[in-house]
Amino acid sequence: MTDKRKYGLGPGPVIVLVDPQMGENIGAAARAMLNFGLTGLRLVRPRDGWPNPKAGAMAAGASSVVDNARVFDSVEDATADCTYVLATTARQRELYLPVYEPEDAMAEVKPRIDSGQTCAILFGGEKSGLNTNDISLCHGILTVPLNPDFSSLNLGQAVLLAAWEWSKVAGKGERFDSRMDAAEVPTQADTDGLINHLFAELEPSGFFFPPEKREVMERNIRTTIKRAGFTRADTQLMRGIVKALARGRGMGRRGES
Ligand SMILES: C[S@@+](CC[C@H](N)C(=O)[O-])C[C@H]1O[C@@H](n2cnc3c(N)ncnc32)[C@H](O)[C@@H]1O
Repeated sequence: MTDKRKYGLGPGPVIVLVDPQMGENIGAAARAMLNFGLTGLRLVRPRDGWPNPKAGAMAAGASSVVDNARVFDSVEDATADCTYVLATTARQRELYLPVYEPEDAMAEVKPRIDSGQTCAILFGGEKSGLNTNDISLCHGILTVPLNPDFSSLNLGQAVLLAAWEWSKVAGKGERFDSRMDAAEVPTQADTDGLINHLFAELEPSGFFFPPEKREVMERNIRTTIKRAGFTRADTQLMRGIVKALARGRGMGRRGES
């Protein structure tokens, strides 16, 4: 273990800020990240556009993190290459996803990073935080337990706490887990490909009924699949199953070229 590793200066989770509003908070998040050796910053729909000079000013010596930030139009795009994504929120949500305190969350992230996977931690914007649909794209929820009567952290401070927690496990040596071989674990793009394929075939079958329940039904399907722990091969198998079922009974693979 090198000193750099001890302070988190190895690979670490990417930080994704979704709908951030104030450049100052983006800069504060970047500064907190670099303090603990995190450098991968992704922004989804920053309100005031990008680049934002207020972010660079607030980041002080961490302007490299700001300068290298990547901007995306959606959470799906920002996390497509990730195999494991945690959503941060102070509020309880109606979703069946595991909820972790920061230390336990980082214990989940660490072996995945050590096996070469790309992991992300999502933070919501100042006004309304992450929406439930965005959280349903994730594998789990990270909540910092605070005063229940005043539990919402400032965005930059929330990033600081997560980065600090990461730095504590980053220095603990590598933790490999054979179930988490990077080549076997599906990326969000693999899993979302399966989910969207399923939705596309369920639609004409009339499954989404009544129509007003569709959003909740989609969220439940998404979180069920995220929780299942599929390998990449499993997602391909499931897509084959969906395709075969959609083709119809008794058709088998006949007629396929
Ligand atoms: C200012 S807060 C958003 C507050 C927003 N009004 C809400 O109700 O969610 C900005 C972000 O910081 C993170 N955050 C704030 N407090 C948190 C907590 N106690 N645990 C985990 N994340 C938190 C979340 O990502 C949140 O979306």
